[in-house]
Amino acid sequence: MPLSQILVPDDAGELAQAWAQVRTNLRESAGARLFDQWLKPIQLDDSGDADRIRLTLPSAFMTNWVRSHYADRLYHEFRAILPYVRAVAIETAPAREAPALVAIAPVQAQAPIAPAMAEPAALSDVERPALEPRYTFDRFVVDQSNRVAFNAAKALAEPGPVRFSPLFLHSGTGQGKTHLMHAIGHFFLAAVPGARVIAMSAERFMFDFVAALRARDTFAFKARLRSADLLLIDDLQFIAGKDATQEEFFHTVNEIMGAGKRLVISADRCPQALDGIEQRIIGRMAIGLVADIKAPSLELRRTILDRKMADMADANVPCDVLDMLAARITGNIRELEGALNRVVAYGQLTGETIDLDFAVATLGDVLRGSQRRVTIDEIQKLVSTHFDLKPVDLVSARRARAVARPRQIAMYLSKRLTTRSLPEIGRKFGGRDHSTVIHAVRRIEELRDTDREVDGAVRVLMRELEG
Ligand SMILES: Nc1ncnc2c1ncn2[C@@H]1O[C@H](COP(=O)(O)OP(=O)(O)OP(=O)(O)O)[C@@H](O)[C@H]1O
Repeated sequence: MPLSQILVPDDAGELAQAWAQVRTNLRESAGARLFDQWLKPIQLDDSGDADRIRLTLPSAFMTNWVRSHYADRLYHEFRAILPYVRAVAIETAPAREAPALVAIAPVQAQAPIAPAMAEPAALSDVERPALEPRYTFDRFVVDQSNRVAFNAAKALAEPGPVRFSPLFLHSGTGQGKTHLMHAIGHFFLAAVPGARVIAMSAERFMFDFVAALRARDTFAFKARLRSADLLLIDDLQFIAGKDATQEEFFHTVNEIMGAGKRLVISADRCPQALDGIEQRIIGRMAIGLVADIKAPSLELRRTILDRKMADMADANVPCDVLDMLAARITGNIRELEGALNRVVAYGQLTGETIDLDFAVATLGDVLRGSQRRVTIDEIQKLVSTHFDLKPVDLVSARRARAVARPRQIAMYLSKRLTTRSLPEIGRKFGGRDHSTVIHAVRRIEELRDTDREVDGAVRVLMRELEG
């Protein structure tokens, strides 16, 4: 991964540094002319919440242009650096004009770089779907947690008669819904060149609709959406309680389904649990196929890291660091990827070798925040049961191999799965010295490469502790 795409900010000027990096990336990709005219005037307003970035422009015209061409791209750029960002609002600076609509960019792909300047309305005619290039079926790692959703997505993306529609995908945050939706878009476009594919978040749907209402021109908006061969609407929950938007959304859904076109909707929960969404919309969702993506298993998380490493030819991250990240960042794959990026970037910036201590020091807060609270007591209990020992054996002075090896495994797991220091771990194992813990950790690391039985036991135990 090129270093220019990653930033490891310190706490103080984190946002300002991220913004500087985003501008650099935009200048590189957009070219000087486009950048100077449309993007350079953007100002960062850092007075708001850390996870909702606010950008301002000097005029409503510029705001509209940047929103329609760069909202997704800006959001995507910020998220690559600050994974906790939830929204990017693009507004007109209040000094010049009353605040314009707040455009909140969704978890979406980058918009294509417009080759030339034109009025926003004219550009929307040549709009291409904003699909993130990385989000393809090939790059989606499949296991039992997401297989049904993956197969359903592939089936819907196949050209030919539409077998079911809509496809409704739901999962917790950062678990691959947007990835699958964009993969459908890529696949369908490759199979049916020239097809009209539209990808947007429900929030974007709302802002575009409200903007059309304000401009007293909803015709173009309706016509654009209803002409889609494949319509992908992400994060439906965002229009909960928005009656006018839901009314329009309902008609759009009806038109698309009535015309036998493909429709994919995602949300953070199943249709029946979507509070604030009209029953008639929920009813439509249930007509097609509803598929959920479950929390990623340890194996899945680990494989995703391996895939990412394959893309980062110049990065050297040892297996035990990848194991640790997969074990400790459990729910959200976006966070998992962000953590790996951060470790790699920090390694490159400091020139230090990446090892476990380095990764833990770099990620401190991230790990503490996402860690499931595994305790050393739990580890000792589980390891002793696994090896048919008593917990007291692990803290005893017995040196017999049948006890010593499980003890080393328990120490290794304590180091890997808790934030306890080496001396603390030593104390919990019958008052042993921290050098004994280091020795145990190293020994188990070696054995995991050479002894399948030990490696197998460690994997089973980790999975159980992880839940
Ligand atoms: N099974 C998977 N294989 C490979 N990468 C994945 C997988 N699942 C998720 N990811 C990656 O994790 C990141 C977050 O995924 P994505 O944005 O699709 O999640 P989401 O469920 O749409 O999140 P949100 O609810 O916040 O919109 C993306 O970079 C995506 O490529």
